[in-house]
Amino acid sequence: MAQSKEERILNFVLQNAVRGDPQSVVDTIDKYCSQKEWAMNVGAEKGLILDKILEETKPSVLLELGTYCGYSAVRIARLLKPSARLLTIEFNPDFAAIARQMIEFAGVQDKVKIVEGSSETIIPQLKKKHEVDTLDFVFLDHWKDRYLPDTILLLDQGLLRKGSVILADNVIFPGAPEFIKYIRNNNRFECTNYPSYVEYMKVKDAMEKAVFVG
Ligand SMILES: CCCNc1ncnc2c1ncn2[C@@H]1O[C@H](/C=C/CNC(=O)c2cc(-c3ccc(F)cc3)cc(O)c2O)[C@H](C)[C@H]1O
Ligand SMILES: [Mg+2]
Repeated sequence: MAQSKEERILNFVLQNAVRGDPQSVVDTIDKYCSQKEWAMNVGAEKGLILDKILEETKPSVLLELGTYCGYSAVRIARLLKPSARLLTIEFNPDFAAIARQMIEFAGVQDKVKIVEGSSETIIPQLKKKHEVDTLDFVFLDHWKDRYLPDTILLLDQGLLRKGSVILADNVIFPGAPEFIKYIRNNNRFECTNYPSYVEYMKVKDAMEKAVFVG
């Protein structure tokens, strides 16, 4: 059967990156996706903004919505302290399988748990089934029209505490207008915009950081 783009990205990593070296996995995906086939990884430019915010926040319990090939899961996990844990939710089983192999090759499987399913199903299970109390950091990178409903669900589930950081990719392109309108007008969040560019392209994009004030 013909290989998918995601399988080609994984195979390029397995053949060209260094096993157990998450930085080499990140760099190898960026090399493939900038030179051969574009893919919707957060990428190196926005990745540096993500890195900086992670280093400022020093989170212990993290959630990512939209694992895809696992690029940002590996990028995030490479900066986490040994005791920190990243839960990443992906509802497409083929992408979850690719990401699992990507994460294991990078050697960060002890810090990352891929939960296969839809965010609206898994988020209500985080406390009881995944032993989460509250989340220190949330990375939104799934379908853009789901950023707002899932943020409201996180609030309803009592998963945010004073200081919880939500970081959203793509608030310019493809854009998440309903999420931005809500979060910037909600006085329980302090928002910061980080202008950048769409991964591997010269198109303007941005990330939005929203800190929950409790
Ligand atoms: C309804 C269930 C919701 N719950 C869900 N629960 C679990 N998993 C979910 C849920 N909803 C979606 N997912 C998964 O997340 C992933 C989806 C990611 C989506 N990302 C984009 O669309 C994008 C586009 C561009 C872009 C830029 C320039 C262009 F020209 C074109 C495109 C750039 C970017 O950085 C982008 O992140 C994955 C493919 C999909 O299976
Ligand atoms: Mg994105």
